[in-house]
Amino acid sequence: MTVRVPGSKSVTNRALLCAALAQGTSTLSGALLADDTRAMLDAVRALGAGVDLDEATRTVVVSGLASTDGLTASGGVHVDARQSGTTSRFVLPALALLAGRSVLDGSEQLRVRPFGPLVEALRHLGAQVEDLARPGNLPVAVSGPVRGGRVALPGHLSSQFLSGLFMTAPLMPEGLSVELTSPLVSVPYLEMTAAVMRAFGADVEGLHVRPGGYRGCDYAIEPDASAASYFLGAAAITGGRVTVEGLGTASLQGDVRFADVLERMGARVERTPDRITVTGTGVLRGVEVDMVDISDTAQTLAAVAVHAEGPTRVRGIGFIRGKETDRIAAVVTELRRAGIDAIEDDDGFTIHPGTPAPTRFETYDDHRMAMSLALLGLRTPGIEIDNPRCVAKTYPNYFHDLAQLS
Ligand SMILES: O=C(O)C1=C[C@@H](OP(=O)(O)O)[C@@H](O)[C@H](O)C1
Ligand SMILES: C=C(OP(=O)(O)O)C(=O)O
Repeated sequence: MTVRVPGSKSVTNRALLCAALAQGTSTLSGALLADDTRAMLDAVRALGAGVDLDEATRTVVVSGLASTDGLTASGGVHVDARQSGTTSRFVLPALALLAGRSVLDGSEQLRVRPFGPLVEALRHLGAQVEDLARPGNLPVAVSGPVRGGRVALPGHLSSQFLSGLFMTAPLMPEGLSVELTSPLVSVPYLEMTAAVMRAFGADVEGLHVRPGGYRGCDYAIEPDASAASYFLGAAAITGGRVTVEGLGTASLQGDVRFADVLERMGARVERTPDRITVTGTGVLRGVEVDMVDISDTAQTLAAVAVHAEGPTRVRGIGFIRGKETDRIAAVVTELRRAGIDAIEDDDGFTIHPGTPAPTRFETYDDHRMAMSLALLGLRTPGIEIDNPRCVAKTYPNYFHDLAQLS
């Protein structure tokens, strides 16, 4: 069957921010409407950008904040990023462009996720950042304006700090040059950042961004590759055939490479610039794979690995302990609850195949726990998902769409 998953969360939140910081009007089509992107919509409205959202067509018209004299916003706003890592890490640098004292906060879950490197970098660039609770976590208050220049930043916790600094940098009078002090995780997301910025007229090269601002444009948002992983994984698990439309070799998202992992496991994969088809062959071999570039699909792979022959070892993803939950511990704990031999490593996990027992899975308010563990229900009766509504973070209609498969 053919599926069309909703718009990319990552591209939607980048395009919304670039459009808000631009001179002129932008029309964004195919936007994701989910909790994470509604958090960004509210944030850009709070900054003062005009937002006209057509829910039915998922089109957003954004009137940008820039004029020939610079930004028309003054800060002094309160932003609630809810559970959204991207919204929080992308918006804080934008608030630091403005002189007024703004406050950024989020859900209890977001408040324990790492923020320190971004706060330190903004302080170095001239912003005043006050820790309103624990140092290195939200909530914070920020006052600018940052002027830009050179800054050092660790890369091993999250790429979102760098993407956030980059997206604001065209508005910094001195632009920005970043020196990474530790290896960058999730590299494809930085490439996506540069691509979206260029579409809005920014000048980015390597780790350097020149001043010059953004120009509004019409931008078509591609479907979400992390969301697609569940449907491609389902084909591999069930021996069925699934085509994902609107995503392929031309995608900006690293997570389309999840199909490469399924291919290594024995599934048949066909790719065009804007389609991926996975056909389950009945053969699924365990693999050893470094998922540092595509870690949002690690839990999907864990669900597929249960049905493989031989163990699957995932490594390179120690940093996903700082996502919506400690995803390594969560996926191992839940698979063990179903009687699967799953082992936690420092930087990943090992899954031995088996037949899961009927189980009610805890999801830790992590949409990806819910979406990936639900795949076990395609082969095993009696699989239940606790708090299924947590999928609203990125994919409110997930269970409806998954039901279409069967
Ligand atoms: O920039 C982005 O859009 C994202 C980057 C990744 O985070 P990290 O860079 O923290 O790994 C990813 O997990 C997240 O879902 C979206
Ligand atoms: C980690 C994720 O989201 P974020 O960091 O944007 O909250 C995710 O969607 O899996």
